[in-house]
Amino acid sequence: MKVTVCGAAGGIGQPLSLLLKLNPKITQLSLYDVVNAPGVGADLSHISTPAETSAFVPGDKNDGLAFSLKGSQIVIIPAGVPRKPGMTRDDLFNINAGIVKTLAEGVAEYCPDAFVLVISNPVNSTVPIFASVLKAKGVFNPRKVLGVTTLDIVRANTFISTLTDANVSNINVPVIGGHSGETIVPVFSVGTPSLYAKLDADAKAKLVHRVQFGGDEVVQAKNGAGSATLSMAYAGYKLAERIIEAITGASDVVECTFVYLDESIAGAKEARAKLGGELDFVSLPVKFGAKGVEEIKYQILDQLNDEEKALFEIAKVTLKGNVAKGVSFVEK
Ligand SMILES: NC(=O)C1=CN([C@@H]2O[C@H](COP(=O)(O)OP(=O)(O)OC[C@H]3O[C@@H](n4cnc5c(N)ncnc54)[C@H](O)[C@@H]3O)[C@@H](O)[C@H]2O)C=CC1
Ligand SMILES: O=C([O-])CC(=O)C(=O)O
Repeated sequence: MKVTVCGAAGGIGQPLSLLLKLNPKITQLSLYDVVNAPGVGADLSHISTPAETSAFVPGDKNDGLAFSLKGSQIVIIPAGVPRKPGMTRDDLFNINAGIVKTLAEGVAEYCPDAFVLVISNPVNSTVPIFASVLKAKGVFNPRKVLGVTTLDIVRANTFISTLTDANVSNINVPVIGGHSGETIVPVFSVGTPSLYAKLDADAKAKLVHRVQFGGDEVVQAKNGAGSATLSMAYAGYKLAERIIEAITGASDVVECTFVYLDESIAGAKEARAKLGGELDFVSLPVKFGAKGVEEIKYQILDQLNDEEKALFEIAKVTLKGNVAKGVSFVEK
């Protein structure tokens, strides 16, 4: 099992690579960054776990990106700039779109069959960019190109457990839509119906708002030194770990992720119909198998309560624009 991290020397990349190094199912851990990857690689390589660590930068005598990607089954991408206070994720588009496009071209050439987990923001646009590049190169596999929205689920689980004094280990709140502000729709009514029922309307509204804008909390607290890195490394690792489980034979892997609703995937047609034919990409619970997304669990769209339905209608409008922006970046 070869896993590559692109952006491995960054705030997310380093702790994410550490968590991956600890997974005994990973035999090769490949680190790529435009700077400092060799140092991070040397450091991690001293850890006494099976994963063999290698590290690459561009212009290596070995052609860094090519060597880091070749043979990878999973590529995780936290490459790009993070927010500073006062910025939206969309403000990162101009820089990160180009970075993601270059990495997508690399994946298309060197490991088109890999699972790709895109962390770089704005996820609502960078995943469509990634998919469009692979499509243009004739190697897009909609079952394997995924936007990482897991941090929203992690936050939803943490925030409701703190509020209700419940054991967080037993909580799994689905979060659907996209990954920015109002496009993030936590579905507490399905994930934790009995805990959620304990809260009054005001507490519910505040909880939803906190999940939607949890990223801002960290950006403000870091005060110019970036955005969530440690919680994001945890969340990115969690999704990667579940995918590794699916690749190695687990049959019960269901996680929320941001995907292209390709009609060849079971449930995608139903999801599209329920979304009024308006969205090509959305985060929903999906079932993973060894070859990627096996099924889109569209049924959740029928289970939303009235508040969640209203939130989702708002999410759809912004999400549609974010997706179109990513697609047109590649078309141009
Ligand atoms: N999906 C999510 O839930 C979250 C996404 N993010 C996003 O993740 C991204 C990374 O955040 P941080 O790690 O905090 O930033 P960072 O600045 O600490 O690290 C980014 C790394 O990417 C590298 N990089 C830049 N261009 C590259 C290229 N062309 N190829 C390979 N590597 C390249 C940089 O050298 C740097 O080491 C940001 O866009 C941020 O907004 C952050 C938190 C949560
Ligand atoms: O807020 C940001 O810019 C980083 C991010 O996506 C998150 O923490 O959810």
